Amino acid sequence: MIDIQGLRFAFPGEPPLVADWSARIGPGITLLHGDTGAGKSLLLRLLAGVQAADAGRLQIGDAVLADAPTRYRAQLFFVDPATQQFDQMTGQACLAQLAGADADQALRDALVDGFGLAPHLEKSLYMLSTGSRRKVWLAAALAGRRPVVLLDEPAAALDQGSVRCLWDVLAQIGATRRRTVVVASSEATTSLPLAARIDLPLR
Ligand SMILES: Nc1ncnc2c1ncn2[C@@H]1O[C@H](COP(=O)(O)OP(=O)(O)OP(=O)(O)O)[C@@H](O)[C@H]1O
Repeated sequence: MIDIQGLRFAFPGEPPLVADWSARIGPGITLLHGDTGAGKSLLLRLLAGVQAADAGRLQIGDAVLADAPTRYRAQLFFVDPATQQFDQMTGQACLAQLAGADADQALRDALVDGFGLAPHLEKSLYMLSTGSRRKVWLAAALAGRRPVVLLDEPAAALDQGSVRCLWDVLAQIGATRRRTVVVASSEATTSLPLAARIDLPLR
């Protein structure tokens, strides 16, 4: 559960992209929908605590971002799709680090198989295609045990077989509602069982 109170953000000189927004994002899959440029990536970055808001309070479990940022961030999975942070790591090492020692190894193996990742895991991330890099992060997000997962356009740059695998695993996670998954997408219709939907812009 992410508890959001009075969230506000504006780029300097621009109208706010998020203006005094309060919401609760609960277990299951929440679709964060909006056109290109509506602010989906920005909102995920705010929720992840990697972009500072102008105002507002964010809480996951008993961790309030402003009071306990490390504990707040430890409860969520978020990788900025544009990051170069992991470029020097092998796919294997990146997957292991991001998924965590307590990851679901059976699900990890199923995702590596379903994404066709096995031939790429020994390569450094900078050598991988955009889609393969995303697959490493997605496998870590889904096989890991973080209670909150924030995914930015997860199907972007993925081949059809991988998209099917991704939707299948997300559908299972959505059905059990044990984790809170936010999927940002400009595609309104997905076959996922949604717990909620948030439409941008929020102002
Ligand atoms: N540094 C910045 N200064 C001013 N405006 C910015 C800055 N960075 C992003 N924006 C604007 O903020 C808005 C939200 O961007 P964001 O990337 O969150 O949108 P999005 O919904 O994720 O779009 P996309 O689907 O294209 O990724 C866009 O209109 C973008 O042009």
